[in-house]
Amino acid sequence: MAFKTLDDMDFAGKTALVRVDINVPLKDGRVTDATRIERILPTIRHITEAGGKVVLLAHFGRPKGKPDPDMSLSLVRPALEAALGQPVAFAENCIGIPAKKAVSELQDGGVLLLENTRFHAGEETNDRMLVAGMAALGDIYVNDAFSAAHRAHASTEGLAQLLPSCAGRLMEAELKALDAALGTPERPVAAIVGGAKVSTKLDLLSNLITRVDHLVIGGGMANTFLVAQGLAIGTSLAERDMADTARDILANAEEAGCTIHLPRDIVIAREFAAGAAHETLPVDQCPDDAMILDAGPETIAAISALFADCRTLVWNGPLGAFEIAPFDTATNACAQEAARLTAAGSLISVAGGGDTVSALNKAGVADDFTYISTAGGAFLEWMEGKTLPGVAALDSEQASNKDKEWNI
Ligand SMILES: Nc1ncnc2c1ncn2[C@@H]1O[C@H](COP(=O)(O)OP(=O)(O)O)[C@@H](O)[C@H]1O
Ligand SMILES: O=C(OP(=O)(O)O)[C@H](O)COP(=O)(O)O
Repeated sequence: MAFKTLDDMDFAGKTALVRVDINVPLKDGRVTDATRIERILPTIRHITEAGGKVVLLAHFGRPKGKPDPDMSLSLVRPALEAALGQPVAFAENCIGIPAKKAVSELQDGGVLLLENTRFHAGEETNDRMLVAGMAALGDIYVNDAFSAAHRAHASTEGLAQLLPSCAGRLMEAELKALDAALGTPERPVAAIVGGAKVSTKLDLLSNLITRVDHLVIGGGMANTFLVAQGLAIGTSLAERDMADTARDILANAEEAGCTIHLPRDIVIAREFAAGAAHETLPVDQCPDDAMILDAGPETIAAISALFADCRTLVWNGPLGAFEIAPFDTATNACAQEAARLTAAGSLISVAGGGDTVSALNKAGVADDFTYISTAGGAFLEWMEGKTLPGVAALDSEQASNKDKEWNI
């Protein structure tokens, strides 16, 4: 697939609508990991230095099509200004009069952040009127949100159908680095999929088992598989209505040549809070009033032994609720072991995802992995061999058909 890059565009005096992913972890109103912000700076700077205006489009969290002050991008603006070293204007809507006014006030070289695109239901349905409303704000569309490219949304896919489009620097870098490390992965390949986005990532495991030799299921994702096996998980995070899908994955894995690894022991607590009393138990002994918040030492040892037998590791999703110690123990221990084997030259390690990168930074090992992607779900879908709609829409060959397809 061929797409244009920033080098193919003339930004002088133009307004660029730049789709970024600044869906960053936040605690007490502050950004706790700015990796996704830092990685979009080259694109923003290229456009401003070329005399263009930058209008940033992004989602934040999953607000379900309605405004929600807890998911306002105004919360991310201070961290963006600090990283960029220049003021960033803000408009309280990504379309309509507030957005138009803010764009009209923007100077060449200026940067404007528009409010969360997901405050409109039409973002996730790729609604053409929403796309048209956003397209009216700029001259060129730049997609620098590889980590949201698995979503065929108005701001990730629709806009590329309507405006002259190109990939940003981060989009280019992600595709190049993932292809170099994982295009033809050295085997055996192990994948770790953990974290909390169970329903949106569970389906993709059906395909992933055909691509990897070992699949370690951890974090909140593992709980749904424990339910599928008939185990009690107390008050743990899980999506019980997806137990059938989990059962299918377990049943199909062997035929697909993939060994599935589930937790052997668990760390449980009655509340998710600093200093909460916690206990390590065998996986089949979770009390009814407790929740599983991490994997135990036996599981850590099994995962470490697996790393030693593999040549490639891909990892998305923490193994526990890493934000609060000691529930970061399994994530930290496995991250440190992967980093050690990478330094020793026996493992190619690629990890990604907003929270996963934050967890690896917290463990102090992000620089020791072969490659750290800003993407989680998108990189797993890329790994499955799927075409990502946000990337496909940038395809130069499609560009000639834009006028035929759109008639607004
Ligand atoms: N056992 C668990 N119970 C509840 N939450 C968990 C558990 N394990 C991991 N998590 C949570 O998963 C979240 C990260 O998941 P996710 O968003 O899927 O990762 P990423 O952003 O890296 O793709 C973290 O907030 C972490 O606390
Ligand atoms: O954080 C993201 O993905 P990730 O959790 O897979 O890293 C992206 O911003 C996509 O968000 P979404 O999964 O709500 O579409």
